[in-house]
Amino acid sequence: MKMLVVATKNAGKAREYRKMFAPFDVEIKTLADFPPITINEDGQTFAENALIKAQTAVAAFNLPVMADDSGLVVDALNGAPGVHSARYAGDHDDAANNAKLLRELANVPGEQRTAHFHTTILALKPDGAKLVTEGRVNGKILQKARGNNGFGYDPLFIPDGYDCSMAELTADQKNQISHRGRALRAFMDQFAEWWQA
Ligand SMILES: O=c1nc[nH]c2c1ncn2[C@H]1C[C@H](O)[C@@H](COP(=O)(O)OP(=O)(O)OP(=O)(O)O)O1
Ligand SMILES: [Mg+2]
Repeated sequence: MKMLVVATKNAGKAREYRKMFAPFDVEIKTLADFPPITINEDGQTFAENALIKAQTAVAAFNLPVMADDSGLVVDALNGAPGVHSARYAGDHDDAANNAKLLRELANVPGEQRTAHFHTTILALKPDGAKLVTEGRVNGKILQKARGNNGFGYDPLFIPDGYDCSMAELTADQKNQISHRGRALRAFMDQFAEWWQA
C-alpha cells in the first residue's frame, strides 16, 4: 500500500485527512508517528508555508509527504488572520484566537462579516515531484460561537447557504463543503499520476 506522510501537527486536520483518505488505497501517517521535527512556517503565503512544511518533512523522512497550510481570511480585517491564523492571539490556542477574532470584529455589522477559509495542499516526493491544489469555502463570521465539532475557527464560521456554523456540521457534512475537502478532491484527481511519475 502507498504510504503518505501528512506533515501536520494539528489533530483536527489529521482526523479530517484520515477520514477523507479512508476510501483510497493509501496509508496515512502524520508527524505524530515520527520523532519530532521543527518546521519554521515563516512564509508570506499559504503556498510558501505548505512548501516549507513539505520540504522540511521530506528532508527528515525521505518519504512522500503532503502538507496543508490553511487559514481564515476575513474581508473586514484586510485578509487577517490569513497565514497567521494559527498564532493570531499569540500562541496556538483556538479559544484565544476565536476570542480575538470576535474582539476585532466587535463593531462590524453582520453583512460586512464576510470571510473564507483557504487550504493549499502541497505534496512532494523525495525526487522533487510536486502536486499543488487549493480549496476555499465562503461564509460569514458569527457574533458568538456555536457548535462543538471540527476545530479552530469552525464555531464562528457560517458557510454560505447554511444557517448553522461549521462546528454544527458532522465531519462528513463539513468535508463535503470545506476548503480542505475541496482541495483534497482536486488533489485526488491528480494523485495517481503524481504518485507514478
Ligand atoms: O477547517 C478548519 N476549520 C477551522 N479552522 C481552521 C480550519 N483549517 C484551518 N483552520 C485554522 C486553524 C489554524 O488556526 C489555522 C491553520 O494553520 P496551519 O499552520 O495551516 O495549521 P496548524 O499550525 O494548526 O497545523 P500544521 O501547520 O502543523 O499543519 O487555520
Ligand atoms: Mg502551522
